[in-house]
Amino acid sequence: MVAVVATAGVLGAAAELAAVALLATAAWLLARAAEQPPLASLGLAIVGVRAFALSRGGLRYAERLAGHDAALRVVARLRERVFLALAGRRDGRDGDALSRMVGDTESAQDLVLRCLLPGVSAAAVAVGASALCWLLLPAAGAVLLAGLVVAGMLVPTAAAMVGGRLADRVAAARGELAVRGLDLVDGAPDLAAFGATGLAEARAERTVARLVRAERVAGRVGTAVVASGVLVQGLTAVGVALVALRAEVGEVLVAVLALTALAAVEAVLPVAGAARRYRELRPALRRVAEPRPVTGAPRPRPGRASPVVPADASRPAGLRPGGTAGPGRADRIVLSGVRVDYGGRTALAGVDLEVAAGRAVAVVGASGAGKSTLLGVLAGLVEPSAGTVRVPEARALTQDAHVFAASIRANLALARPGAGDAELAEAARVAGVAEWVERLPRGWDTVVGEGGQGMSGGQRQRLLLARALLADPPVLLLDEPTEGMEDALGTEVLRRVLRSRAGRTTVVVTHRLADLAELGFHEALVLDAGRVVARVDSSIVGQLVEESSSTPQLES
Ligand SMILES: Nc1ncnc2c1ncn2[C@@H]1O[C@H](COP(=O)(O)OP(=O)(O)OP(=O)(O)O)[C@@H](O)[C@H]1O
Repeated sequence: MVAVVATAGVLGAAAELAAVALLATAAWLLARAAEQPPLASLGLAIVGVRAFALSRGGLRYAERLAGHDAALRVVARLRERVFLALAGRRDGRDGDALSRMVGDTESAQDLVLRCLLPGVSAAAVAVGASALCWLLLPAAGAVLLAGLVVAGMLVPTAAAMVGGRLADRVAAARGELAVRGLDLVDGAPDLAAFGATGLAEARAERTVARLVRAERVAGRVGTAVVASGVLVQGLTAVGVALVALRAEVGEVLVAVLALTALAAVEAVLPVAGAARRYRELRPALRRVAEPRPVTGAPRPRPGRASPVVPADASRPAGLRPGGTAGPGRADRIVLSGVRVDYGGRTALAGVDLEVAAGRAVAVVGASGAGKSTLLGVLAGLVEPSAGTVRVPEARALTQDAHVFAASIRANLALARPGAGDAELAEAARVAGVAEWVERLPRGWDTVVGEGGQGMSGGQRQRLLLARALLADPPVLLLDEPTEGMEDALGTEVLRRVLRSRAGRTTVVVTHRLADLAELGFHEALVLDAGRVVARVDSSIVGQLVEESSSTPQLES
């Protein structure tokens, strides 16, 4: 691989040297021809111009082939290394980390093509052209060398320093904007439910403004770098010409020296861009050198915690601190003849149901019985094919919850912006996530979500549960909120949730059949094949579910 990179470097350098030689020879030919010498004395120069012109094109083409071959080989080798390193890890093998690592390895391609090869060509031209000028006139060689140092070292260093800082700012703003965009799209239902869409939009707009400012400044700096390179090129050529004129070397040599200087500096101008690009690539190259996941936040499908809130209020009544929905007919959940068909398959086959306000209801049944569909209907997420649905504050809105790229405090406070620390801590305690938060070095200020602190599926699930609890809606619908938790923890969390919801309606799809009454449920709905086959006191539910699976025709 080193040989391929070296070949590409040599070919690139040869192409640039051919370009400089072409200009020098052409300058000599034109200046000499103006003196009207015998044609035969120009023959060699004419051949030289043709040869350099052809070889420049040929060498450039060969360099492109070899350069891309080298870059692709480097990327392939790196990818293999990164995948092996990731495959060997036990943690953090999530899609985000993997795709970023794949993206990062692409930066090696740019390193070869846009940094390494232009650098090698520029160095070769600097040495060759300075030597040529030195041989023709040492003073001109010195001026050219000075110009080359400025254009090929000082300008690129300044460009990398200033441009790099700006590139960091642009990259940070771009990354933040991507995350904000994702939050706005993926978290749209949560934002709408909690009345926080405006806030999130304003935050995204501020990020856009910051990105625009940073890009504008970066653009100006880029222009200044290009302009200063061209200025140095012109000044070098003029300086070389003046030195040559003063040394009275003759018009032909003055033209050769000046145009050689012009071509030589032009060949080193790309180094400024290469230095800037290198500075931009550095973080990605560092990550590749030490493969480690960026977020380490695996995202198994969490249980859904869906507060039901009215869609027509900017600050839903159900989210107000201390907002209540006392018992009474208007607060009942009433379903009548509700049927849901998915294509030809019936998920709910005519459900009649009335749940008084303030009840804690478990929805149980075998897999595929229609529990999630029933919850979806209550939430307004699933449109029944027949029947009527009425839940308190009937225009309900539910959502799959989203973890925002923000602090844990902000993620929870979204549910109730005015909530104090004690209320946040209480919701987190009930959901079983407080201990984890308090153990984090930055505690409540830890940034989670995209690119933030990694969370296990369980932590994420409990954080979302805490947010739903903090919203304190009149009706809380939970779809297997303790799924995936260890038995003891899941049972304890469910018990605390129901205790904290005392007096408020809570409907929970659960597979934890044991001790439903002890957990705090008032009753259980047993579903089978899309029907409520039994509605029983929670204390005898385990027994009934067993019977219903062996006797599908169990009557309600
Ligand atoms: N989006 C869908 N498209 C087609 N069929 C669906 C869809 N959602 C659910 N079903 C079908 O409807 C029936 C009820 O599904 P549902 O998810 O409500 O059951 P469940 O009791 O919640 O099951 P589980 O306990 O496994 O989550 C199943 O037969 C299921 O295959």
